[in-house]
Parts: sequence; structure tokens; C-alpha cells
Amino acid sequence: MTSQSKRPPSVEVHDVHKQFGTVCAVDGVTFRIEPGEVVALLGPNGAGKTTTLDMILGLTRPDRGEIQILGTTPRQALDDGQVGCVLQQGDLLKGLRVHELIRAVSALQPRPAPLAEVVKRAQLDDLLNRKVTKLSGGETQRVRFALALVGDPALLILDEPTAAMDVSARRSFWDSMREFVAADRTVLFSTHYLEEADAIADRIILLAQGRVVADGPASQIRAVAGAKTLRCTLSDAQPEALSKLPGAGPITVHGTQITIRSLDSDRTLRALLDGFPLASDIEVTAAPLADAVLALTDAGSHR
Ligand SMILES: Nc1ncnc2c1ncn2[C@@H]1O[C@H](COP(=O)(O)OP(=O)(O)OP(=O)(O)O)[C@@H](O)[C@H]1O
Repeated sequence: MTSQSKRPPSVEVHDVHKQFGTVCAVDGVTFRIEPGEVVALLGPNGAGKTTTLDMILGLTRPDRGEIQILGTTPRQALDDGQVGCVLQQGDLLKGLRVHELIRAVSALQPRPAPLAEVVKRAQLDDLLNRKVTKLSGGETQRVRFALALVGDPALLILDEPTAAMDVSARRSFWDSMREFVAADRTVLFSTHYLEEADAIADRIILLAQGRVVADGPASQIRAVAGAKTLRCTLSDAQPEALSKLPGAGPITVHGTQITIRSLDSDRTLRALLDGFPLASDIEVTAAPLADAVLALTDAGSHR
């Protein structure tokens, strides 16, 4: 057994539920994140991402279920300075300059990280003397990121960290995150950007309507995105016969217009030409990643 495998999981969420009035925000979520993993929590609006992250941070209590962070309770892990977070909401202390704010928060940490390192990682060299009220949305996120790093945390929780950033700021943010992760730290982040989850995370946990609908390496989610769409014109089409084509998934028929989703479009196409020689105007297109996620989240919402 390696020394790494003896460490407790960074995050262990077991059958967690959370209800707000009549809204079931989190409905039996279970997952486990090992030290050193970079995991994206992906899902449409209202899927339960923020509620899940809030419970992991001990900011909200689950109605049912168990959460352990680094072998202890969320609250204890936070108090020990083991967890850093960048949340969507919350004002920075007004009236302070960036360097004053970072120093003040650093002074509260049990094991503060060297400030120069924090400033470098969050790319704040040019902003240290700026009043926090004079920061743009993307700059504010970089300061929040610095505040998440000052306690030298083993686990970073980021709720849509790049939401206010432009493309180049986003890229440099993730470059700096990769350096952080290279030091064997764990990151759990939520995002709406499928490409970001795909590019950054080792693993994607897909949430829809408070449930986990997919959990696996980004490549697994991409494989679903490999599904293609075949379109053709065919009179007297029998959906039942078409659904027997090898590789065929969901089929829609609008008059003579047929659409077939397939995970093996080559085989489906050959069989279509063999079995339905009158099919014409055939077109094969790749589905974007967004469609794959929608297909999976639809599946989750109809359970
Ligand atoms: N404090 C609250 N009171 C009432 N309802 C809430 C509260 N917090 C969240 N909800 C509801 O719970 C559901 C899940 O919300 P949550 O913010 O966790 O989703 P999300 O996946 O983070 O969404 P988004 O991507 O839009 O931030 C939503 O229907 C939301 O309206």
C-alpha cells in the first residue's frame, strides 16, 4: 500500500439530501474524491451544485446523509485551515487595498502560505495597491482565489471560479490552478463551461435535479459526446424497424424526415442503406458536447 492510499478521502459525500421548502435541491448525492484529484461538478442551472458545495464547506447542513472532509467534519476541516474556497457570493472587505486584505486574512490562518507565493499564483502583482472596491469582476475573482490560497489548503473548493473572467483571464487562472494541483492538492470546482470541465478535470460529476447522473473521467463523458446524428428522408418509415438498426439510439420522425442518434454511426449507416434502400438526402453530423450533457441530464430528470 502506498502512503497516498493510506490518507483519508479528501471528500466523502454519502446519500446527502437537502430540501428548501418544496424544492428538493439535493436528492441523495453520493461521491468520493481522493487526494490529488481534480473534479468538476457540472450541471445546468438549479442542478444543486452550489448547495452541494455549501454542505461540503459546512455552510449548510444536510437534512440527511453524511459528509466527511479529509477524515473529519466539514466545519473542523475549515477551522483547521485545510480547506480553501472561492464562492460565487460575498463582498470583499470594503475600504482595504488588495495587499491589506490578503495580509489580514493570512494573519488568521493556522499555517499561512508564503504571501509572495499566493500573490504569484493569483497573478496579483499589479493589483496589490488597488482598493478592493475598484476591481473588475475578473480581478475580484483573482483576489478571492488568493484568499482561498492563504491558508495553504489541502483541498480547494471553487464555485464557478471563472464566471466573471474573459477568455484570457480564464486561461491563466487554470494555468495557475494546474501548478497548485501539481503539488498534490485536491480541487473540486463547479462550472457551466463544459469545455473547461473537459480540459481541466480528471473526472466530471454531472448533476441534474439534485442527482448524480454521470460520474467518470472526462473521456467517458466525451465518449457519449461521440454520438452522431443521422438524418435522411424516407417515406413510410417504420420507427420500430429503424430502432433495430445497430447502434441506433433515440429516433424522431417528422413526416418523411427521420433523425437517428447513434453511438456507432458507420454501422448504423451501412445497415440503413441495406435495409432501407429508398432512404435519401442522408446526412451524418457530430453532436456537440453540450448535447451529450443535455441527453444525460434529461435522462436524470425523467427518473
Ligand atoms: N436558500 C434557498 N432557498 C430556497 N431555494 C433554494 C435555496 N438555495 C437553493 N435553492 C434552490 O435549490 C435548487 C438548487 O440550487 P443550487 O444553487 O444548488 O443549484 P446550482 O446547480 O448551483 O445552480 P446555478 O448553476 O444556477 O448556480 C434550485 O432550485 C434553487 O432555486
